[in-house]
Amino acid sequence: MMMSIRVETMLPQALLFLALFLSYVALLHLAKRSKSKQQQKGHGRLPPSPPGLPLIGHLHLVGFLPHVSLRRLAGKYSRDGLMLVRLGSVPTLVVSSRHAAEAVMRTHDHLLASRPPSTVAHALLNDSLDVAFATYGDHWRQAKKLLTTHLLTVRKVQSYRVGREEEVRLAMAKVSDAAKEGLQAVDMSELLYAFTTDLMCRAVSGRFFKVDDRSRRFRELLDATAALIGGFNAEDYFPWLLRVGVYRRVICAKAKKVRKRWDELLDKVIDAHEGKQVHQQEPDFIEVLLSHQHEYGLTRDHLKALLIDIFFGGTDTSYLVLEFVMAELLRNPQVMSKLQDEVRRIVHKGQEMVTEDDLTGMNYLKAVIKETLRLHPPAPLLAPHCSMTDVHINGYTVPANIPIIINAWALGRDATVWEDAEDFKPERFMDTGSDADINFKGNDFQFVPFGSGRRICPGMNFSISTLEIMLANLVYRFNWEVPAAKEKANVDMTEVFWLTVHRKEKLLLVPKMFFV
Ligand code: HEM
Repeated sequence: MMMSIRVETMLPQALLFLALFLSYVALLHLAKRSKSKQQQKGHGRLPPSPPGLPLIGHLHLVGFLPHVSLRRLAGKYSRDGLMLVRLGSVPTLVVSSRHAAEAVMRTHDHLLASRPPSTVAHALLNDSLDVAFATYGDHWRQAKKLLTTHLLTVRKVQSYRVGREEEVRLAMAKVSDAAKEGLQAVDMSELLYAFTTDLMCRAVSGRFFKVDDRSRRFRELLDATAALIGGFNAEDYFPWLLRVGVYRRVICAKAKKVRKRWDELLDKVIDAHEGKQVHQQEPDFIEVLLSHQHEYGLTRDHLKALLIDIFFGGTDTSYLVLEFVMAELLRNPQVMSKLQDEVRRIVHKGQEMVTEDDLTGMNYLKAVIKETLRLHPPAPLLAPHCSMTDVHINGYTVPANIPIIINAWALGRDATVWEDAEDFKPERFMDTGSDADINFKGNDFQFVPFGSGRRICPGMNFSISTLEIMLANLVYRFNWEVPAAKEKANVDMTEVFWLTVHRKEKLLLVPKMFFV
């Protein structure tokens, strides 16, 4: 989406584009500027902005880690948590305080819950027939209702339990083998990514993804999609480029190529479901969607766009949280041992693995996951919202049709709200802790890793169930060490911003069997 900047490619490409259009856009820019000044007069007071440059605005200030640089800029220039930056030629509202986030995602949510246009997403998702990229309106409302009332309800999520436990068992067997062989280190990044994608494949299409190595092909496609949507898309910052026919055609052709690959894969899987070759005990996502196809007037293209959303929204995010949680536990051994004490106390000794029944009393485990989501929300800037009309917040005017970035990462580390904001302290969320009542369900605007309001993530229950069962099992049967070559305190936490925030380094850890 709009703020998804692939670090490695951003600067060189931005410079190239600058060089290309600097000369002949200058006039266009001047004309635009005088027009926008006239518009501003009609708008009233705009939120404050840092000093910017002609043409690129504040793009050069955004840098490799936008969530970090936008927080720094907001600390200096924003008022009441609001700041207006110009990314290329696109004015963009940046929200960095709890109250401003509440104003955007609760008070004025009905006017600010659209999405900015994205040519790439539009071409990839059959004219944005999905949920995540769809603009606010009837299509989005219906599609979201379908997900929240039929696919991802608490009851449905519980019904996927067997599949979840089976995928955890398979992942634990791999760790077990590594521990028995005395391997130097397990590539946890790879293990956790495979776990979340396999789990999602199973939930979406039951056993069909186990056929023909589809799971691997699906992973390749996810990477291609992330590169496409998460890359530096110059037209998001200089929309006038889309008026250049050749440019537009190249962009769309790239997206359609990836879409063709999705089509090939998803058509086969949907065909197999329609042919009813297999009846499963618990209907998978595709079966559920097909059973509501007529009621919701879903075409094949709708179905595929929704499935891409679910795959895309559901895999990278959960895997990143698991990776960050393990990294934090290795950096904070006292938290690790407290967590292991809890899990090993509750689960019967010698039991092969932790089951979902055992999770009920694991309050510290839940606090550890919350603390990880606070410090490392996988989508630190959520997904960009878009204003549908002029909106007035705290005496400032937010103009119509501009993207809105909510810096969830900055909110989670706001030192005026959180005690020891930068420290990893799950205790804050325990009964007697300073933030015992704070949750990520969208009512506490300092803590919004899943967003809030109309656009809140519909996969929250699904992902929390995944995170809890996997984390409990990782710490139950194994003790973990960093490889001998690295020091404990030095688990590298450097981040890279792509579509989501990744750790720069792969996480390599050595498992030791706690019991056989
Ligand atoms: C730890 C796991 C996850 C995190 C942190 C996460 C986070 C988010 C965030 C920040 C948004 C955007 C909210 C906004 O625009 O304000 C979002 C939207 C969305 N997520 Fe998730 N997500 C996770 C897992 C999932 C899963 C498992 C699924 C599906 C099974 C999913 C499906 C979606 C969809 C379809 C949207 C678009 C909602 C809309 O535009 O109305 N997510 N998610």
